[in-house]
Amino acid sequence: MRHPARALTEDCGAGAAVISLRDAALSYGERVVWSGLDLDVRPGEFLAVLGPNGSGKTSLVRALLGQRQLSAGTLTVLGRTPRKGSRHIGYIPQQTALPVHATLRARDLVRLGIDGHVFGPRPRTRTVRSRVNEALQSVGAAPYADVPVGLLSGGERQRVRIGQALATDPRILLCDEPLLSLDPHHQRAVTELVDARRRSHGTAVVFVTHEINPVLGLADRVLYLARGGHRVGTPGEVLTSAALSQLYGTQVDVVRVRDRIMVVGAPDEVVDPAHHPELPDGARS
Ligand SMILES: Nc1ncnc2c1ncn2[C@@H]1O[C@H](COP(=O)(O)OP(=O)(O)OP(=O)(O)O)[C@@H](O)[C@H]1O
Repeated sequence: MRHPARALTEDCGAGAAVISLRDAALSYGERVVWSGLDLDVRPGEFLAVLGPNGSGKTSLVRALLGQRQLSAGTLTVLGRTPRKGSRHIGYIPQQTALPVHATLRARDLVRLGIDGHVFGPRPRTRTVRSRVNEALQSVGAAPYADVPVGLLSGGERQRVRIGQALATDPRILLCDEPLLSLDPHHQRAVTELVDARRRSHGTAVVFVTHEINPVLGLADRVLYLARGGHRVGTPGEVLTSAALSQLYGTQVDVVRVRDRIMVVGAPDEVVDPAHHPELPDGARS
């Protein structure tokens, strides 16, 4: 892509932080989703964000995208307050169903990743076309570049979304549950693509997932959110019965079977609807 490859050295933690949170908190009305969060994410780092439903993983992504303000503390992304539509941030959303008759082709979706950011003069058509082709190629989606996205399988569509997110050669890749409803084979394909990118380009990765195992061998560090609290550290430091029991305030067991991990006995996030003063009855933005 446009920038020369930012090859990673052994110490993938080197370099100034691209994301910095200091004593950060995020609330909806009176409900504090998380607080006291101190975190630096460095170029090329793979940070897995784990936690039960409602623990605030997506809210963190929204804050990083500049879509949600912190209620306390500070957040800088690439040295400044995050703002919407930054081309330095690639975003891979959750799988969403697309209508079969959607006429947008895979290459159109990727092109949106480039044009969608541009407020000033548009890049030249030929430049855009070759960038789109490069992005599709890099994620193995070139064979179905001209197929309407509504006809693609979940795994194929997710490749195209990654291509879209990478089309501007972002310095940070935010992935919000990109593995949902993918089978293990496609989960591996998605995580390997993301991992290859951070290794070749030094892209920092924030990877929100419910499923620990697909990212276990890749994550440098884990941010585990639960019950308004959090733990940050290497997978070996955070994913232990002692650390998670302390976080949940009750006995939780981290069970290892061969190279897989299961968290057993973790209570669901308890959400009191009375703590959602922003919401009209039954609604959610
Ligand atoms: N716009 C909003 N207004 C009020 N409350 C909200 C809003 N968005 C999220 N919440 C609440 O904030 C909490 C955290 O939500 P968030 O979506 O960040 O959690 P999550 O960890 O991503 O959950 P999941 O794993 O289910 O996607 C939840 O209790 C949710 O209901």
